[in-house]
Amino acid sequence: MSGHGTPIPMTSYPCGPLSGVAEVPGDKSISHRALILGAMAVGETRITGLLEGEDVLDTAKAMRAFGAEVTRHADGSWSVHGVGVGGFAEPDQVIDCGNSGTGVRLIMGAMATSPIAATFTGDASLNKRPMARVTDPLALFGARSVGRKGGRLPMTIVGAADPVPVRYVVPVPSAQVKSAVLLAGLNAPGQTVVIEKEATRDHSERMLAGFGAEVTVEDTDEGRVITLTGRPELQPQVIAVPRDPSSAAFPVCAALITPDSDVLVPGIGLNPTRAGLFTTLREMGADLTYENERTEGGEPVADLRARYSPDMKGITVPPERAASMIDEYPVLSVVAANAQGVTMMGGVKELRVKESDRIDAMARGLRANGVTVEEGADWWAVHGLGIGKVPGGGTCESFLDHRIAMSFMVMGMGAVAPVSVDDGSPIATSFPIFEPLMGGLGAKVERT
Ligand SMILES: O=C(O)C1=C[C@@H](OP(=O)(O)O)[C@@H](O)[C@H](O)C1
Ligand SMILES: C=C(OP(=O)(O)O)C(=O)O
Repeated sequence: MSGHGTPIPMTSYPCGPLSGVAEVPGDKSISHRALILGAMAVGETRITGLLEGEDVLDTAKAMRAFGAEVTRHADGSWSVHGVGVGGFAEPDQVIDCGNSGTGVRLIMGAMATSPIAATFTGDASLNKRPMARVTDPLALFGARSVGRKGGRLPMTIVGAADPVPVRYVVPVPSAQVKSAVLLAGLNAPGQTVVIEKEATRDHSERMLAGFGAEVTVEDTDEGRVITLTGRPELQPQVIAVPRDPSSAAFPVCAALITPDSDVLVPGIGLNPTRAGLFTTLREMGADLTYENERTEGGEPVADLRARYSPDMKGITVPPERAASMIDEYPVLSVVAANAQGVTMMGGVKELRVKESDRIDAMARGLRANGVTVEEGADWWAVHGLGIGKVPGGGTCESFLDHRIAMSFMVMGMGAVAPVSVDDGSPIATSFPIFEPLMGGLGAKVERT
């Protein structure tokens, strides 16, 4: 778990062309869900391509604590022997979800309609993040929770002994909240309905259907209406996890801003609820193409080819696109600093409650490296200096946030002077091979 060890200061140096093939790890969102739904199925689910980052490993450990058998095989595949919907055992230890909002929120949902109690905690970053957004709807099922002031971890959830199904309009655009409600709905008799006004990543809906649950999705005037019939017997699955578009973002953006680069990032999940960054980059004038488009395991997939793009322009990113690229704004702001003109990013107040306040964290680091940033409660704007013109030379705080650390490492590759971060250790939560992968393309990222 990040934040428990010694900080790892890192520096990234301006470099020549990045080239080659970047095989990024499996999708983090899909990996969490594969483990959790595998644990709620009856029988053995096999998973290949699972992300072996700290966030997902913490979820694997949690599923063991709730009674599932979770095994990593010598060939790198995983199996989960599930205990069935409603079959979770009461853990005899505190569940430590490390740095992972997805892990803790989805697991709280999955256990909230079983007659067991569990206490959850995390690292210094996770223990600051809001949990009421999940415990409020879980209370409607009959679950109780006691946590620290402001609905923070550590927190104990006492699952409902006699759960009732729920109809819930998600008040913030959050796939974690939607998924927590759906997972809780699995063990409530009757139909649980979740309504989201803005579409967020739909991996839970897709995977629930894959496991044999009865789930329907309808676009209505009220929003996306998801209806789940409770108490199914989930059928174990064979799951091939596609590579993570949120991780692909780093080698892609690095190639766009580093002279003469040409990088291929194969097999990237391009579910439309996740691909907003790539659309945005193309609108800015990035030389980014999709090759070999196909469907794998029910998800659209393509190989991304990114080449040096010296003529990118700042744009206004449509606020309605925010959910489909929410984790990519930090690295987008680095590309924006290398474009001509202003990039305006609105409708993004959720960025303030991630592993860090991502608007604040990026604004500080960009300013420390010579870039002008304006910000408001739910928007920010980066004043582009043009390609290769970011002065660099500064040290940035990563605030226990993997995406902040990696974004600044990308910035150093295309800057005039090196860029440092105080702590790159959180990178292991989602992209444990970031340093060797970027090094293999020709980047110079060093522990300092
Ligand atoms: O459901 C998921 O797997 C995720 C949902 C998003 O969070 P929110 O639901 O808080 O928007 C995203 O930021 C996170 O990295 C993963
Ligand atoms: C926000 C993120 O993750 P989580 O909410 O799962 O901690 C992320 O990976 O960018």
